[in-house]
Amino acid sequence: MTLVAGIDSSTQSCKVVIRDLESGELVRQGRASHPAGTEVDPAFWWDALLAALDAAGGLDDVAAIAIAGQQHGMVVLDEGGEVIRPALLWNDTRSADAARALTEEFGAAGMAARTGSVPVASFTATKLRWLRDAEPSNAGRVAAVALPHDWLTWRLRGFGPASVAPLGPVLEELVTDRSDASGTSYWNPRTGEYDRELLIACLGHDAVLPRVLGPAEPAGRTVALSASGVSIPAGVVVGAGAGDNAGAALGLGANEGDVVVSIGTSGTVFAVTGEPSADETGTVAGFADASGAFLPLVATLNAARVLDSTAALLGVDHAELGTLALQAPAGSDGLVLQPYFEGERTPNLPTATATLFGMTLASTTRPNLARASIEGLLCGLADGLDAVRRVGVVPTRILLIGGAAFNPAVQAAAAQVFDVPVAVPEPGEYVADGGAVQAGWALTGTRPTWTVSLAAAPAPDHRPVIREQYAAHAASVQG
Ligand SMILES: Nc1ncnc2c1ncn2[C@@H]1O[C@H](COP(=O)(O)OP(=O)(O)O)[C@@H](O)[C@H]1O
Ligand SMILES: O=C(CO)[C@@H](O)[C@H](O)COP(=O)(O)O
Repeated sequence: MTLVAGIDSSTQSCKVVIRDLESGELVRQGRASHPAGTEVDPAFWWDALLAALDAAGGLDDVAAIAIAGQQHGMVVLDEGGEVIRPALLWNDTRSADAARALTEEFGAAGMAARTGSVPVASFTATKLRWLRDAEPSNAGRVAAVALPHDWLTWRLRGFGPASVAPLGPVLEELVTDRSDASGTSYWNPRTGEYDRELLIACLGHDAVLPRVLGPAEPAGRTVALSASGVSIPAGVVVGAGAGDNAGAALGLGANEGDVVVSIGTSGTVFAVTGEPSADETGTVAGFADASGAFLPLVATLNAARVLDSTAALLGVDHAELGTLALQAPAGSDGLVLQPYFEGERTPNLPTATATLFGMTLASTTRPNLARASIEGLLCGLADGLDAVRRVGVVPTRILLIGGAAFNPAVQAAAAQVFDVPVAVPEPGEYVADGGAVQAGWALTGTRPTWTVSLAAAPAPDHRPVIREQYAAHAASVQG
């Protein structure tokens, strides 16, 4: 049996799957938590990766591995390969002014043409501009810029500061892939080239950027490492890795007509397409995927954690939140939650806060609040579905994934909010599975095709009232 490993180094945790290359069967898995916060020392991701690999039984019998991870995070390295400051994550909104400034300087149409996307605070370029202006001495020391998955891939191959890494700080050995490069705002998905002028306009000077590998191209191999009591064997083939959403598309084997809706820390709506997109309104990010194609994507900042927060407020767990929500009618008797707890990215309202509308003595019940929290986050994603339609995607099926997708109330409400049939794949770690597919691809040169089973396909039950009342309140807030 040839085993391949895939990683999802996501916002909240690191997940490892180890699969049989031939059949795709899940052989082992492991997980470890990441710290909370929107700026994180990458050392925590490395420690979590080692702990998750250990929990998954290690790599001694594994032939290949690839790391997918949260997109956009700014990892800045000095000449010695040291991380200069904690990474700013995709959900850190302090660079909102920098995003506005960049868009003014280069124009929304110009940015969309050059990078596929109009930048918002999530994108790496805006974080570099913030660094240049807020922490000029740190910016001046930047010798290389990497993304979370690039940095972990580099460390796994034995590179890093001389004090901890056997192969030392060889910055030119940093690699990435098309999908994660496309989330930087200084890489062009049409040409496959970095846009150095944009990088310099953000950081203030040029820097080493990771070499962009193709979907089947290996990054190299592991070297023998021992850290935090965990040993990594030498010689495991390392794939290029990917941004997490592109990883999920690969893990699901998403086909034409499939629109993936992921409800994890972020909410995302995306599809694999043959042509690149360039949405000048900034709603749809024109990303590349991990298979050589493209991945138009809408992301929201407020997704599963809206439910975490509402469950905590109601003093219930996720299962009880779902039970409560299923007791309320579609539309929650007019109670509407606009769930901008962390500001919002789509629509671009980085300083927004959440608002509960439609509170009356009759509507303000625990079941209605539970349901309104689910309906609110789904309405943001339904707006995302409309936006990907506007760039040419024709959805015939929604594949609902992410931590919150397995909640029965979320599934039932999704069938009411979306006007496209919803299918829920078996509970799984599809981002990490995408990493495993990529590992197998890098090992053999052939893309593995594994079967994904469906766990549920809720009967279509479209209730326009849910989005109508949400839209009416959104309009009242946004003018
Ligand atoms: N049954 C459930 N109902 C609602 N939310 C859930 C449920 N199970 C997990 N979650 C939430 O899903 C999130 C984790 O989802 P995941 O897709 O793993 O996120 P990420 O990949 O961003 O770390 C957490 O916020 C968690 O509390
Ligand atoms: O910013 C985006 C996509 O553009 C997010 O999707 C991040 O990639 C974080 O992902 P999760 O931790 O929620 O999986």
